[in-house]
Amino acid sequence: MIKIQAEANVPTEHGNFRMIAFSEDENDWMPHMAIVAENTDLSQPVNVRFHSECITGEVFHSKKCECGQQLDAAMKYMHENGGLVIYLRQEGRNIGIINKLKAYSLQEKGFDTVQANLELGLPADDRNFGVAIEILNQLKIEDINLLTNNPDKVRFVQESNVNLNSRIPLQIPANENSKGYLQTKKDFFGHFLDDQK
Ligand SMILES: Nc1nc2c(ncn2[C@@H]2O[C@H](COP(=O)(O)OP(=O)(O)OP(=O)(O)O)[C@@H](O)[C@H]2O)c(=O)[nH]1
Ligand SMILES: [Zn+2]
Repeated sequence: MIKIQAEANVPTEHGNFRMIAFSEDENDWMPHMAIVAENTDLSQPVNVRFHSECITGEVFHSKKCECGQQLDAAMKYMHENGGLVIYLRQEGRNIGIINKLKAYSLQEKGFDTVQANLELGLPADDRNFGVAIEILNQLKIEDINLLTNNPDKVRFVQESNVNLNSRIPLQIPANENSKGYLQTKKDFFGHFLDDQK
């Protein structure tokens, strides 16, 4: 059972956020995080993004995916409209950074993002968004607008005790490096992406 281990206000380039660390264990070095924009009204449907960790995209600004830009766009959106980002420690769709780099190495040989995981004997996507629902429950958030293009995240909320008021798209234009990744998201996972074929 996760619980709040610590929280504090942090000013960022995208405004002020209350950063809350959730974990079973207070010595956990990688707790899930909820970052709540200042002045968020919790009595209205609350804008929420479930965001899975991507160190390559968010920290090192990799062009292979759009994760870093999505996180920035989501924080900006929450600052302007109220809401929170639930930052989940699910690096590489929950296969971890070592396996993600192994998958990238296979991608250099021509495998797409799904085939590379399967070639390593790993699931294409090993995530479960139950923990994000648990965090919403603990914050007493019952009604949300979800910022995502991922039908799996939508399904998780629909099957939970949290009401999905609406889905808000969070699309980042493709570049030369990311277009294959985005196309696979649309073709294999069924992401709602207008720009892809
Ligand atoms: N295994 C693997 N994971 C990747 C690859 N590229 C990005 N990822 C991971 O994919 C995940 C993307 O998560 P999110 O940003 O929550 O995005 P999403 O599930 O596609 O859904 P959206 O809400 O529509 O953005 C992160 O955990 C990344 O680390 C890849 O080539 N292989
Ligand atoms: Zn990424």
